[in-house]
Amino acid sequence: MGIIERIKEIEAEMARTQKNKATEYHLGQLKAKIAKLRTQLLEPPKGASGGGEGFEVTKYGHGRVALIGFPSVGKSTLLTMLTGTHSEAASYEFTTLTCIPGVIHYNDTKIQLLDLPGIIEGASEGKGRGRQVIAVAKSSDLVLMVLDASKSEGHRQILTKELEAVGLRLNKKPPQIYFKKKKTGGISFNTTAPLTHIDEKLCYQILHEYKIHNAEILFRENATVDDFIDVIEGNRKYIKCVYVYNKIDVVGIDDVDRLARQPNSIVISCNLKASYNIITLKRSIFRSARKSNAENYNSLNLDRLLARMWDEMALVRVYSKPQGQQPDFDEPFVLSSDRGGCTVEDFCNHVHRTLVKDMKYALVWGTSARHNPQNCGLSQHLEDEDVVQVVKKKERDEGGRGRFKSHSNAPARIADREKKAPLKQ
Ligand SMILES: Nc1nc2c(ncn2[C@@H]2O[C@H](COP(=O)(O)OP(=O)(O)OP(=O)(O)O)[C@@H](O)[C@H]2O)c(=O)[nH]1
Ligand SMILES: [K+]
Ligand SMILES: [Mg+2]
Repeated sequence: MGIIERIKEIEAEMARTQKNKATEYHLGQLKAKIAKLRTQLLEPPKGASGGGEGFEVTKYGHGRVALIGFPSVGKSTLLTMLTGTHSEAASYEFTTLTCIPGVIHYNDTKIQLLDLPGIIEGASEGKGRGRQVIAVAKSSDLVLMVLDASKSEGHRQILTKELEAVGLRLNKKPPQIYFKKKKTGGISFNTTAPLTHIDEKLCYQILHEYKIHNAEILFRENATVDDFIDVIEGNRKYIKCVYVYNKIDVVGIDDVDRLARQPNSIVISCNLKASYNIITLKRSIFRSARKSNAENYNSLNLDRLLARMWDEMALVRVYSKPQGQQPDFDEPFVLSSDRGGCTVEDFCNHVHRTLVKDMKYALVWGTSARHNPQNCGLSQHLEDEDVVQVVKKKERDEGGRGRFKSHSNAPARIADREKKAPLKQ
């Protein structure tokens, strides 16, 4: 029997089994069995080199965003609109057969957007190009799950399940469980939070399934069986996802309103050929009613989609101020707390590999500073639009000059932000 059939069989057994106190141990064990089989499924077949061509696209810019969705929901149309890179769009399914990269220029940063072939139910088991598409999603900092507002709402769950089946976890935090395999000593089990979904015995049973007999476990939150299995498997990828409902030009106002209120969701239309009245009505619901970028794109709400994407990526722009000079506000150093981190040390490493060694201290202007400028060490945490001057050993700083001249609008944004949230002294 193949791995997929075995998974299906266990799933069927789980569906047959009533959920109660008496069966919870058995169900937990079955969950662990499925998780193990899914991991096996992800391993490339022995002897084969890779198992099918992947989409090799070089990372570019300050972050990567993948467009994932069923066929013909408008992924390629969206890529073309947001990046200017043409990706073939047509009314038939599977128009796109490979990965097409484009670049979004936003807030002085560059974000790589990837158009991908449509995926269908069963993608995680290798249907269509599902596995390759999901592999690209895994390599991204953010997934935009594109959905057709006029189609079944079940599509969102189906796709989420497909992504979860291969170890992606959307909009979730890693479980607060400490787990360490040991060579000897048996199992040490501790909790700092009351557990209502799992108990010690069930943990032992799951560990037994994995043939783990020596380990240290500490539950720091009321985690579930699935959380525990995720921690044991250890190969999960926690990734943010925004659900993008496209084609709202073809659905009624009530549907638009309801979809817009779903968690982590945004509604858009790449196509404004619908009647003017509907569009003005719909615009009045959303703030993009004003003449905005969306108008230039001849589409609805794309400016808010971009702003949302930017927020989710949580990029931190840091402007470097050379001694005795103005900062260059057109060329931020872009840090990310997901990748690397956002401290003065991370900033230094971005600028030059020897800078950490040469630094005496740093002067920091911005929201992360208690006063402007603040004298900081390497561990100082930086925030978006901070200005940093690294004072090297054998160099004198020039003291607190607060304002910067520039042609860029970053200083205005910084001043604006200070007005809204005055800096603490
Ligand atoms: N009404 C309407 N049609 C749209 C919208 N966006 C895209 N379309 C149309 O939907 C069809 C499919 O668009 P594509 O961009 O090819 O969709 P896709 O998701 O890339 O499709 P595959 O590559 O086949 O997976 C095209 O005919 C588009 O013109 C929209 O906002 N509203
Ligand atoms: K299509
Ligand atoms: Mg396409």
